[in-house]
Amino acid sequence: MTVRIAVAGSRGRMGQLLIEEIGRFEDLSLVAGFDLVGVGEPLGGGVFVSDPRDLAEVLRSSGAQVLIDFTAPAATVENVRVAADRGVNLVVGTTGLSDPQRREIAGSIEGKVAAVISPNYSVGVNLFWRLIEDAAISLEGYDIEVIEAHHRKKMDAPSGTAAEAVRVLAGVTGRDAVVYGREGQGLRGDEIGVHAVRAGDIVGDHTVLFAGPGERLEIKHQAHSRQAFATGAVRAARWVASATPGIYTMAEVLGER
Ligand SMILES: NC(=O)C1=CN([C@@H]2O[C@H](COP(=O)(O)OP(=O)(O)OC[C@H]3O[C@@H](n4cnc5c(N)ncnc54)[C@H](OP(=O)(O)O)[C@@H]3O)[C@@H](O)[C@H]2O)C=CC1
Ligand SMILES: O=C(O)C1=N[C@H](C(=O)O)C[C@H](O)C1
Repeated sequence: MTVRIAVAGSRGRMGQLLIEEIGRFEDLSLVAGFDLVGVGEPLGGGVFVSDPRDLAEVLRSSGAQVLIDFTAPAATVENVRVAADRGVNLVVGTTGLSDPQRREIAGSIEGKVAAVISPNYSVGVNLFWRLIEDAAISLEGYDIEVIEAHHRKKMDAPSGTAAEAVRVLAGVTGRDAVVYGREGQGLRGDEIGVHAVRAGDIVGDHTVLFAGPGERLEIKHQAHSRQAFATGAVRAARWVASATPGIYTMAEVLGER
């Protein structure tokens, strides 16, 4: 059976790749695309960019089963609400969501639809989060710094992937202090340091550095292209189409949890 997929942010860096990726599979079909730019323009296969204000109506008329959303935080909150009310399952890739926005999204989804929500859909980063958890357990007491680098057009900092790394590291070390960048006088404390670089067209680099007496270990992931994210998100869309209501991680899609 074909899974009918709609994409929000269809004209964006990720949206365009997601549409290409959907087109590679006979069991998937793009049935709608939404963006603020290029409304009315063709997306291929007889599908045209729709205005997000028409989301409810177009989701209904297109028979979409899954909405993949890679847009911006406020847009995602609204898109999730509308899709969940119509029984459309979700794959959410947008990062930079505030805690209240996360709670609102969870409230919209609860008991209605299945949603995969992940700040990073690459297989490598999902392993990276597990590796840093193991390292933090083994290297007890070591200083920890999280360093990420992205392209100059990225809106949020630190990245969603780095924020998830901090959550994982804080969970295993019990360290709740986080210092973003450093400036001026003062010794390092027991915090997790976080540093965000924004430059050129860097796709996405993440490093966690553990340093102790006489040694350091760095665990690093580098995305060479956005294809790794698009492949993972489309895999999640196929998976979530038949999932029972609830919020899932990419690790669950990959069968790791
Ligand atoms: N989870 C993951 O694996 C990954 C997550 N991301 C995240 O995905 C998000 C998008 O990234 P990227 O594609 O690079 O960004 P882009 O800015 O290239 O694309 C986002 C697109 O969404 C459009 N948009 C804004 N509001 C709406 C709306 N209400 N409905 C439909 N479309 C809308 C934007 O229009 P306009 O430009 O006019 O605002 C833009 O065309 C970011 O939060 C990024 O951090 C990115 C890569 C991987
Ligand atoms: O905006 C991006 O480009 C990316 N965003 C995600 C994040 O914030 O972690 C994932 C990836 O690093 C690319």
